Amino acid sequence: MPDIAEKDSEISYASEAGRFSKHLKQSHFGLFHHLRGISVVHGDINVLTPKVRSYVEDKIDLCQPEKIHICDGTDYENSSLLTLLQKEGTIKALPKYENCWLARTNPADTARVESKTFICTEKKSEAIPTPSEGVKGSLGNWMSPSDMNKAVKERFTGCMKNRTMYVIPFSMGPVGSPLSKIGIQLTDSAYVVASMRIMTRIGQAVTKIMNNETEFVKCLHSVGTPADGKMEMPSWPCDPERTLILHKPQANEIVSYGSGYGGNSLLGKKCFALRIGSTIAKREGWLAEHMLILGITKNGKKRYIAAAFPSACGKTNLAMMTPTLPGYKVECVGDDIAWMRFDENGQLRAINPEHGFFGVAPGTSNSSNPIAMSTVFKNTIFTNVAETSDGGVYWEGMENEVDESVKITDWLGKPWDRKTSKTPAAHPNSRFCTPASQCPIIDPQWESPEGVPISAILFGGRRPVGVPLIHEAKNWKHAVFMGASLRSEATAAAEHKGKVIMHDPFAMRPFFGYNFGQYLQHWLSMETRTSNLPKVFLVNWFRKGGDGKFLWPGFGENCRVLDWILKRLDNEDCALKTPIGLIPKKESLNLEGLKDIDIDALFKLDAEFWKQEINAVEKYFEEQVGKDLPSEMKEQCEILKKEIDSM
Ligand SMILES: Nc1nc2c(ncn2[C@@H]2O[C@H](COP(=O)(O)OP(=O)(O)OP(=O)(O)O)[C@@H](O)[C@H]2O)c(=O)[nH]1
Ligand SMILES: O=C([O-])CC(=O)C(=O)O
Ligand SMILES: [Mn+2]
Repeated sequence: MPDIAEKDSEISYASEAGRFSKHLKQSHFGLFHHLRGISVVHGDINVLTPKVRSYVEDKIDLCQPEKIHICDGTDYENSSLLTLLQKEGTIKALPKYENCWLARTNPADTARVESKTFICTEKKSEAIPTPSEGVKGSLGNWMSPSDMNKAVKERFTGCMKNRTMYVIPFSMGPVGSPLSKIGIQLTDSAYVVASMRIMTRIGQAVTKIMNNETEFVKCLHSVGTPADGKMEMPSWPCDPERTLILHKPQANEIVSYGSGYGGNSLLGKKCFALRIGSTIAKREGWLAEHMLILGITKNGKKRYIAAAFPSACGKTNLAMMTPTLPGYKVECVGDDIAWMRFDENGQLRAINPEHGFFGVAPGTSNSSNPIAMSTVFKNTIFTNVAETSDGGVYWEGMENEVDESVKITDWLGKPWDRKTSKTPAAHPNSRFCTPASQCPIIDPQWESPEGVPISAILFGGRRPVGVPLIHEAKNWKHAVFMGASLRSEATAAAEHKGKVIMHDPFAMRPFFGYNFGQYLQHWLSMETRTSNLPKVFLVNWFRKGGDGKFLWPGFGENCRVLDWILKRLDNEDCALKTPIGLIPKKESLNLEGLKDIDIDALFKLDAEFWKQEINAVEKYFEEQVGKDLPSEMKEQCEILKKEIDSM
């Protein structure tokens, strides 16, 4: 006699191909407790569609886990995983707050590893542009499918022995929205499950809407084991030497090995929503971008703005800002990723595919980002921040928020002293992983299935010299050029050392899923899709004066720059033409109540600097993008050079 559950499953898939019910009959005994002979210790395999199940079975054969856990996303599941993680020493409770946890990683696994991230396509030119002879490409890494298969086999064969394989069904974007996409992540890390639960929508809500026609992105992840079998830090298993993050756009497939950290392991984020996402977006005619989305209301009129800044350059802070000018309200839709498309009326609409914030901790304080501070002290996993003797957290920037008498333990677990310690208490790339719904200014439309209408797009980066506080693009081609020529100081979000100025086109350099030349073509083609293109601006909060200090106070004061943008959206005559674009006319940037602002220094345009800048960009295009560069970008270089010569 088949039991009740088996009957149910036959009913729910009755209308589908015979394959599944045949499968049911073949594995009649112990149906609900085994998959490929491996015991299923949690969850119901019948919620998986036949296609998902066959993907899972393939990877069970490869990874040979001891147990299978199918995630349902329930609170019960979450608390048992947190208990397990505590027992294994991966996380510890932070009793000062409600349901907050501290994870310390292996010090060799603290950021994304761009040098070990690859796009796998048949032809190299599909994935990356061809650099000039003798030049090392910096717009992504390519691997052939056969090398990928070899690398995967080497690393994944038996990699989950004695471990549990977690199966996480997840949705990027509101469950069931026409703009959303589904993924299945397999992982051997309970930390990853607990984090994916915050960052995406997981479990039953997702499996409920899947049928065997439902497409999904295949995401395989293992923290790995070093080749010699020696695990340096058993509480944070990883294999930094052999870490690899691979993407096969053609098969909608991601394979990540060796790292448990953020963008390397929470595969919905950079791997899916940006790298695979950008390739799907190209095919389907939309955009997957490294952008925050915010709503801003002035005098009852609301507009939405998207902004692309490189990693650790201010997206979370702008998305949650508290405007200092009276009469303004900012609300947050997302802080890292935007999926955008033109609707049938030619209006650009954006959704935030994520469900949480994986935000940079250092620099976050009640003075810089009070909204983040009132978001993160419940239901949050902190990684690599410092710990206080009263069961709380600490990082650089919290100097005024923690009493002097409280003792601090740094991210490595060592005693740390404010006065004498020479290293930072928190790792510069330490992060909070927190539910977006807890943000007190989360936008009422943040889960709207059709997305919010975007009126303006900002690009920005860390430019200590030369680049003004804000300038506006002259037209769409110039706007695409602005994105393409974006440069910024390196940060701790990836493995780059020092504060060198790097090219980071569209703040997407680490995240392109296909050839950057074609990406530019795709952006240029948006002009043919609508007569209602958003206005585009470039901002720089990070210009420094002769004393090495920031010229602009930033954070909540950035609303003054947004205010000028709103005026431009209302077609106010408040812009002055310059060779590089439009800047605010005198008095049009509201500085009321601000003291000691050197406005001339903030907007000074130095002909020598801009000559060098445009030469550097032109050289970069030539060497890095070569024949893949759309002719429009060369034309923009020529136009700018001429204009700058007349400065
Ligand atoms: N001076 C100055 N610093 C800022 C400003 N906005 C953000 N920062 C600092 O920049 C760092 C990173 O900012 P985030 O907002 O977390 O960066 P992000 O772009 O969201 O980064 P990812 O999550 O890595 O993509 C923090 O230390 C902030 O304190 C600003 O307006 N002025
Ligand atoms: O990917 C990560 O680890 C965090 C992030 O948002 C970025 O680096 O842009
Ligand atoms: Mn990011």
